[in-house]
Amino acid sequence: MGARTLDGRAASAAIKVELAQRVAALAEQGVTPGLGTVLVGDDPASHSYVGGKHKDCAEVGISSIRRELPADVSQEDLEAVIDELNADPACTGYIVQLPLPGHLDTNAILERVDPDKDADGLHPTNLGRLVLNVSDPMASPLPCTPNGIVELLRRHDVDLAGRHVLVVGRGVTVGRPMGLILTRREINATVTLAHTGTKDLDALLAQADVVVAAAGRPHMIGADALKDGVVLLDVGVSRVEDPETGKKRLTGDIDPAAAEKASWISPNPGGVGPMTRAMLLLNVVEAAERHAGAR
Ligand SMILES: Nc1nc2c(c(=O)[nH]1)N[C@@H](CN(C=O)c1ccc(C(=O)N[C@@H](CCC(=O)O)C(=O)O)cc1)CN2
Repeated sequence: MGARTLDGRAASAAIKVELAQRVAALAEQGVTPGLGTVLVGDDPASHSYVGGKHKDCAEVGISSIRRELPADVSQEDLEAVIDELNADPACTGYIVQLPLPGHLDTNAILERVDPDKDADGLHPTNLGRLVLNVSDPMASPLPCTPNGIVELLRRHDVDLAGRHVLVVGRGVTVGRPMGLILTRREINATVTLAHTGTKDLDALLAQADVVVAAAGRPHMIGADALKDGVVLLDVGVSRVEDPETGKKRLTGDIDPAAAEKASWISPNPGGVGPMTRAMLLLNVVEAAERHAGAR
């Protein structure tokens, strides 16, 4: 039997319908959620991701605020834009598209975002609440990709309790928060976090019931080392040249041949990416609901 598909496009479409209803309920209270994006530089992928975020917002009734800055913007000028969004009542949540150019201090920027408007869940206060295991989803936002992975599995009835999840990649947007979310009592998975310093990845892959591949290295997870029935989540996005057409195309961290061992696999594109976008919308709507409740 072949692997079943963890269909992120279908799940995100369903979530958007649910969120549009919540946005309509907010409108009745006179609240319009507004997502701000801060985009620095001209990386085509970042432009495309930000464009997708605003398209999603339009679909569910969230208004859009865009700030685009040149690649050589100074730390001071970027911080001024952050301060402006923190003060703008029309902007109920916002993100700074990552990665930022190397001359900028990313941590200082993330820390300057008002934690109540942090739509990415990457402010130290919100990451700290995750570490402290504040489990009320209305208390603070969760990082979008790991939350999207958990939601994708939940919507396909894939239970993680007692299962061994191997997360490959220790980045702040996926790997590190992923481990914290998966080990929450209500999910109850056992997590191993592997990274570029891991010595024998194949030995860990052989023990894993679930693999979250978020290293950004094309096809690094092949079929050989995997257990039969493994659940595979492919987060990595790399642009590689297609040897037949010579054109650039997107590819993930998981070799398509690995599907032969899997019980479930997320396609890439069409799996985790759309869930990342849906969870961003969720964070924006929840921030607006918190704000409406506090008025
Ligand atoms: N501030 C943030 N920056 C970045 C994040 C993030 O969550 N917050 N994550 C990634 C990029 N990202 C969102 O920003 C993102 C990446 C991919 C997708 C997606 O839907 N991918 C599609 C394919 C896209 C394509 O065809 O080009 C898919 O998987 O189907 C959404 C969001 C780094 N930066």
